[in-house]
Parts: sequence; C-alpha cells; structure tokens
Amino acid sequence: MFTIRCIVGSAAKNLALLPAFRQKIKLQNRMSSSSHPLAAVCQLTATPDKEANFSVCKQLVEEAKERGAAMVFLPEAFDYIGSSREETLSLSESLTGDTMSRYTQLARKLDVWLSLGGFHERGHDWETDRRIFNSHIIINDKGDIVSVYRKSHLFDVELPEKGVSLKESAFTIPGPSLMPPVQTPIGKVGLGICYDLRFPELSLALQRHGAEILTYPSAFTVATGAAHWEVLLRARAIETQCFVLAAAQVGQHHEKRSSYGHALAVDPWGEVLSDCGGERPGMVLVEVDLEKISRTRRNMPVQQHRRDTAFYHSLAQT
Ligand SMILES: O=C(O)CNC(=O)[C@H](CS)NC(=O)CCC(=O)C(=O)O
Repeated sequence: MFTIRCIVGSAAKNLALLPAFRQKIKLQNRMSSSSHPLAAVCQLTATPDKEANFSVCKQLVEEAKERGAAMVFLPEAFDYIGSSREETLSLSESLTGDTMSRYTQLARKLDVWLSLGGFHERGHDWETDRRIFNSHIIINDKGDIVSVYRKSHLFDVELPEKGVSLKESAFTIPGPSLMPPVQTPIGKVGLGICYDLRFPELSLALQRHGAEILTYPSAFTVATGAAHWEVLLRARAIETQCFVLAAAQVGQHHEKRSSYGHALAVDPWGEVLSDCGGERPGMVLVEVDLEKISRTRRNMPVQQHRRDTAFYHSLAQT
C-alpha cells in the first residue's frame, strides 16, 4: 500500500522496497543500529476524516519502527485537512485532547520519537477568539511532548494564474518565537513548518543555535511545489550545512485541495538522498550520519566566513 524507499549507507541510492528486498533491508537496518540511526520521512493524503488519518499515520509509524527508524517525521496537517475554515476550526483540539494523547501513547508503546509536523492546536484564547496555532510537536520515546514550535510565517498567498488562493491567517495565529533545537537520537533537530522554508533567516538562526537537522513538514500546493520545493530545501541544506528532512502531504485531500508530495531528505552537501515521489502515501528511510556535517563544515567553513550582522546592515547607513 505504501511506497517505501530505503537509503542505507552513504551512497545516495534509492531502493524501491520490493518484497524480495525486505529481508535484506531488515538485515541492513539491524546492522546499521551499530552505525547511524535511521529517520523515516513520511507522506500521506490527509482528509477531513481525523479517524482515518490517524489510522494511516499509525500504520506509517509502525512500519517505520519495524524497519528500524529511531524517529518518524509526519507532515503538516497530519491530523486533518479541513474543506472550509469552519471545518478546520471545529476539528481543532488542544494539546491535552484526544489526538495528542493517542500519539503520545503510540510513541511510548513503540519506543520511537515523533515529529508531528503541523497540529491544528486551539489557541490559549480559543473560547473568545476561535483561532488556532499550526504547531510542530516533538514527542520522545517515553511519550512526553518535549517541544512545540508554532508556525511563524503564515501562508496568505494569491496566485490567480496558478489557481492558488489560501489565507492561513484567517484561522491561524502566528507563533511568537522560534524553539531551541531538540536533542534526539538522530541529532539536534531544528523546527520549522512548510512556508517557513522560504525564510532563510529562520534556518540560519536554528543552525546558529546548534541544529544539525532542519525539518520542514509541509503541505505545499502543487503549483508552488513544482516550481520551488526541491530548490528551497536544497538551498536551506547547502547554506546551513545541515540535513534537511521534509515530510509532506501528497495528492487530493478534498474537492478543493491537493498537495505536491515529494517528501524529501537532503544531506548537508545539498544532495537529495531520497524522494517519496508525487503520487501516493509512503516513506523514505534515511541514515543520518552526523560525521557528514562536521566534514562538510570543516571543508567549507561558511559559518566562520560569515560577517557580523552590522556588515549586512551596512547598506542601511549609505
Ligand atoms: O491548512 C491547513 O490545514 C494546514 N496548513 C497548510 O496547509 C499551510 C497553510 S494554508 N500551507 C502552506 O503553508 C503551503 C505553503 C506553500 O505551498 C508554499 O510556500 O509554496
């Protein structure tokens, strides 16, 4: 049902996981437990049906765990994609609601870390303002919520010639701040969400605070995805010299909305390690070799070559 690709070792090679491969991959995964941890980067087609979405996400997480993943990445709106503003708002929950409790239990039961890329979280003043946050939540293998980053750049975009018209701020409150990178079994993970990808200031700030892996769980539109998705992800990886892991929504969510897919893993040199394609739910498994980061940064120390902030503001004085 799912498309699963697996990348093991430093050679960037996608292995379509045919049944015949299964044993082999499992064996390699077991061996890799003594070398580098595995991350599973997932894509799915969320609909307004929360129950059905949870069931798909649970299967993806179970499959990823079975294949040796230490951390599983689910995209923005993994919980649901509403077909109207009203529906999006009415389906939202707080962090103490049923959806989060199911995911924390899942993480604890399977002993796996989760990146939940964009939870529709009722704001603190929900009773009065009926608005939500778009929250990226990290859950550890004990089932504790260890970080919540609330999306800070909202997608209010009109591209009439491309049929794109979305106004995220109509139902979402912009997040107040960045969150410090989280130490996980695969490395230090810096949190972004979807449209945040277009703001390199955010990725550089996370890198400066120690991020080794940047994450951009997304629900990119088909038009903007085809034009910009891979280029932006690779650019963020190249300029920060971080791994970039981007879980994605794919396909048609309801009659009015489709997403581009291509959940991607990029290494610190900017090479695409693996791509989930643009067709259907699935995952890629990638080995996160942190030595690749130190090697890349040692050989081309761009962070040391960066001038101070005053330098980049010097045009303001002229
Ligand atoms: O609406 C929800 O339920 C979840 N949120 C989203 O899907 C968000 C806001 S509408 N989508 C994006 O940011 C797409 C960005 C994009 O496509 C680009 O930057 O080109």
